[in-house]
Amino acid sequence: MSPATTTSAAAVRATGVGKVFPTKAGEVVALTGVELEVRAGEFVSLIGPSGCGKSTLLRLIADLDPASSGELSIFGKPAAQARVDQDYGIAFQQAGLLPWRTVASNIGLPLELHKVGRAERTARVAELAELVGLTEFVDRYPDQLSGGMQQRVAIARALASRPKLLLMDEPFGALDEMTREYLQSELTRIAAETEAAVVFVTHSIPEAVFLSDRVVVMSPRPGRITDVITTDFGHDRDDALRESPEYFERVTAVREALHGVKVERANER
Ligand SMILES: Nc1ncnc2c1ncn2[C@@H]1O[C@H](COP(=O)(O)OP(=O)(O)OP(=O)(O)O)[C@@H](O)[C@H]1O
Repeated sequence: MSPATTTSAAAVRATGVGKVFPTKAGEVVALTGVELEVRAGEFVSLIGPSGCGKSTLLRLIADLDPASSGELSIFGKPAAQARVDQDYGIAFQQAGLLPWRTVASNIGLPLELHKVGRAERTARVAELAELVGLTEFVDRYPDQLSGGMQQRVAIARALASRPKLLLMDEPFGALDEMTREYLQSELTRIAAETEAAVVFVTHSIPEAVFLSDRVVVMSPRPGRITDVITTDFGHDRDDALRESPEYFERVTAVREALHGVKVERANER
């Protein structure tokens, strides 16, 4: 990370952000008027019906697409600068592994780019492989792994250089429920330990509530933020939380916020 990065700046600040895609059928307003601040170390999930702009917002933050309007900053820098400085790790729905590299060398790729020495890299890769339960598979190639295992490699790779911001787009979507819950717990622990902020796209209400300090509810046509629900669970999240009254209360609050979106859409027809 460059010296210009300060943890006091918001991890992400979006001010009046909009995104319009020109298509043959006319313009698609994927996002409009997005105001969002993700504090350093904060875990924020984006949830909403298909097409509400969750992935688009994540792609703008990652500087994979330019915003059409408004301003976006990452740790106080323009998104393009944050990308150059590798201020964040990315884990998207498609694992996006390099097929000619082993699991170990896929996980270690960001460390190579950061010019971390071989010994430190080897140790960190072993630690990460263990974290995601792939120690026995480090010498395999991606096409020798299941989809879920490939995704775990992608998550380990995103965590490799201990970034202060993780951008994750349904990273657990392809995993079985047991692995998914295990990795959710691990992710909250890792995010707390590394003090990383996380912006996490999901379709799962329980997942969003378990993981997040705040759940941002979005609505489509045009894509926008309609609600923000604070969980107030702190950093101590274990399986007991999943069975607590507070947890069910927040799940209900998010569900109702999403239903509000549905009712609104039904009225628009
Ligand atoms: N490259 C593109 N060109 C044209 N339209 C696009 C493009 N990318 C996204 N869109 C449109 O922008 C809107 C938001 O898409 P986006 O993928 O961000 O939604 P999403 O909330 O992530 O959906 P899902 O939950 O299905 O993944 C949709 O109407 C989509 O069709």
